[in-house]
Amino acid sequence: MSVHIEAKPGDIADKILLPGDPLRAKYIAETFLEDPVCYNQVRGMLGYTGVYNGERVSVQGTGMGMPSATIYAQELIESYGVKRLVRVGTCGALSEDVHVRELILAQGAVTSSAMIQKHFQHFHYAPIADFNLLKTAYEIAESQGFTTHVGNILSEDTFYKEDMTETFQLAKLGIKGVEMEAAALYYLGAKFDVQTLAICTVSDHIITGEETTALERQTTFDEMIKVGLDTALS
Ligand SMILES: O=P(O)(O)O[C@H]1O[C@H](CO)[C@@H](O)[C@H]1O
Ligand SMILES: O=c1cc[nH]c(=O)[nH]1
Repeated sequence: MSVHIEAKPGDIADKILLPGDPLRAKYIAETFLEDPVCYNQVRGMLGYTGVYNGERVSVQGTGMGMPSATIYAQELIESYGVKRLVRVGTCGALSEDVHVRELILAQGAVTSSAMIQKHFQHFHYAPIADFNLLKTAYEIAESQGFTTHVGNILSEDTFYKEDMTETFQLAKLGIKGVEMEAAALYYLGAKFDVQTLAICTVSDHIITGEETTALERQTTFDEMIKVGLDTALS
C-alpha cells in the first residue's frame, strides 16, 4: 500500500499503461485484458491488473496534469517495482501535418513546468522517451497501418491558456502536439532508471480546429491502446 494506491505488494505488474482518465483505465481493462482485477479505487483513480497475450499487465489512471500523474508514477515505481510505464493519452495537434485520430509518439517533451525547472538553477533539462520503447512502438504502429508521427511534444501545466503566442512559436519549431503529463513522466524515468514512453491520440487540432466525435475518439483510442499494450509487453 502506498499513500494514494491501496494495492498489496504483488498486485501490480511491472509493466503498466497510464491513461489520464481513470474510466479509460476501466475501459482498457474490461475490453482488452483477461481476468481484470481492480486493485485501486482510492480517489476514484482506478487501477487494474489482468492478462494480455498470456502476460500480466496493469493499467492505472493518473488524473490530469504533472502533479497528479507523478504521484501515481512515483508510487508505482518506488512502492510496487514498476519498471516500464507507457502513457496512453489524448493531445491537441500543433502541426498541420498531424490530424485528429492519428497517433503521436513523444520522442521528447518540452515544458515550462516547475515540476522539472525547480530542480535546476541554470539548466533546462530535455525529457526524452526510452529509445527502445519508442522504436518498438513505432514498428508496431507502422506494422498495423496506423498513421503515426514521432517527435517533440509540449507538456503544459495549463489547459486553458490566456496567451497562445509562445505555443504557436513552438509549433513553428516542429512541436507536434500538446498534452499535460509526458515531460514529468520522462523526468521520473530518468531519475529512477525505468522505461517511459508517451503515446497520444490526437483528439482535437489547436491550429485548424478539426475535432473528433465521441465514437471516432473511442475507435482511435483502441489503436493507441493496442500499440501501448504490445509495446509494454514487447
Ligand atoms: O487524455 P488524458 O490522458 O487525460 O490527457 C490529456 O487530456 C487531459 C486534458 O483534457 C490532460 O490530462 C491531457 O494530457
Ligand atoms: O492537454 C490537452 C489534451 C487534448 N487537447 C488539448 O488541447 N490539450
